[in-house]
Amino acid sequence: MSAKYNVLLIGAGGVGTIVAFGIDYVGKSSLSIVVRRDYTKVKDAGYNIDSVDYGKIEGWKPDNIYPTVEASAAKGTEYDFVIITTKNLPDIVKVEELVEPAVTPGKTTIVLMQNGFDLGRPFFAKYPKNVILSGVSHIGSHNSNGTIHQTQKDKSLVSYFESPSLSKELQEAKAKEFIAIYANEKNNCTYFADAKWYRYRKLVYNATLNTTCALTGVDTGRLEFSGGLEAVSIPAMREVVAVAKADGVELPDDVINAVVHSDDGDWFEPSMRVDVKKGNPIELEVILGNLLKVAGELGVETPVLTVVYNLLKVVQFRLKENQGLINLPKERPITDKVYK
Ligand SMILES: NC(=O)C1=CN([C@@H]2O[C@H](COP(=O)(O)OP(=O)(O)OC[C@H]3O[C@@H](n4cnc5c(N)ncnc54)[C@H](OP(=O)(O)O)[C@@H]3O)[C@@H](O)[C@H]2O)C=CC1
Ligand SMILES: CC(C)(CO)C(=O)C(=O)O
Repeated sequence: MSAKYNVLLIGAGGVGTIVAFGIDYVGKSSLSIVVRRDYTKVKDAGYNIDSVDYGKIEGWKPDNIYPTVEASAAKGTEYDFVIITTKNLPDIVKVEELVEPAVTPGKTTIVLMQNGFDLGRPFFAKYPKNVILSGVSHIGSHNSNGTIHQTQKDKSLVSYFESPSLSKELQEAKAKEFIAIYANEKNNCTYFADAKWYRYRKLVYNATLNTTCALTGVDTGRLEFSGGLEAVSIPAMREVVAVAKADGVELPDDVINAVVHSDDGDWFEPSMRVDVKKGNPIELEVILGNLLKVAGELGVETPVLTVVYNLLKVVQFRLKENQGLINLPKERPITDKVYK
């Protein structure tokens, strides 16, 4: 069968590799991926994958592997879909700028398979003629020393971030077209009409459990048995629900209970906790910063989330400094600020 779609995936980590493998498995696309740090290794030997959905695979490779987004665009390929599965770290790299070489105005559909909130906004300004899709993934998958370990099944919900300049019909059709190249009998990828609702629903987990586990260095089970869940994370969840309500999004009455029980039986480490453990920067701004901005605009009190955010800003500072993204002088500068 000749491939119908040109697809580029940027960021082949825990989530991206499984998404790429799923698209390859369906077989409707000519699939290219951008691999940064591990480019040479992956180009030579492919990926080893240990997946609850697909089993053990050795040496998997897509059709094309590129070291940069620029290289993926060098041959002039016009991509139908560009899927972004990097971490979303606007305080380091703006993803809307990262993808630019691979985006054809009016043609390429951009899929943001990332955690976070209000991710579509910077794309509408830069790509007014392109459809921007939201992919919310409920997977547990991490890259450990070059092997992808997928321990939780791939369930994803695809919607469109509603662009002010495109018709709903076109955006919905593109969302469904993306599902058609990715959904297969091993995964669970479905259409969900309301991106904003689902992003708030996901934040009840990510803004509260990812953050407190990242701060304290435990998994969600240990968070529960230490008392941190009830003392910090659940009050934080109530604040997310309150912001959603003030923003016109009614989450179900049992949402907190459902979120807490979603990890039952697992000593599960949310992705932000894994990032801190690996010494990588965290998605603080898109998971918590954007939410607190909206809370401020709507006048909703968020005392717990605000403290968690400010503590994590310190953690982010440390992570960035360790990666050479912040350089401080040897001698500590003295400021003349007066504190009371
Ligand atoms: N992991 C999980 O279980 C879940 C994750 N998510 C979300 O999915 C998204 C992806 O997370 P995850 O897969 O865990 O992240 P990983 O850190 O495992 O993977 C991100 C990948 O993106 C690559 N990357 C980053 N910047 C660039 C760049 N400029 N060019 C090319 N490649 C780049 C990284 O490469 P390099 O090695 O070079 O840094 C890395 O391979 C995040 O938004 C996360 O919150 C959602 C649900 C669950
Ligand atoms: C909720 C979860 C665990 C995905 O299922 C996640 O989004 C993460 O680890 O960041």
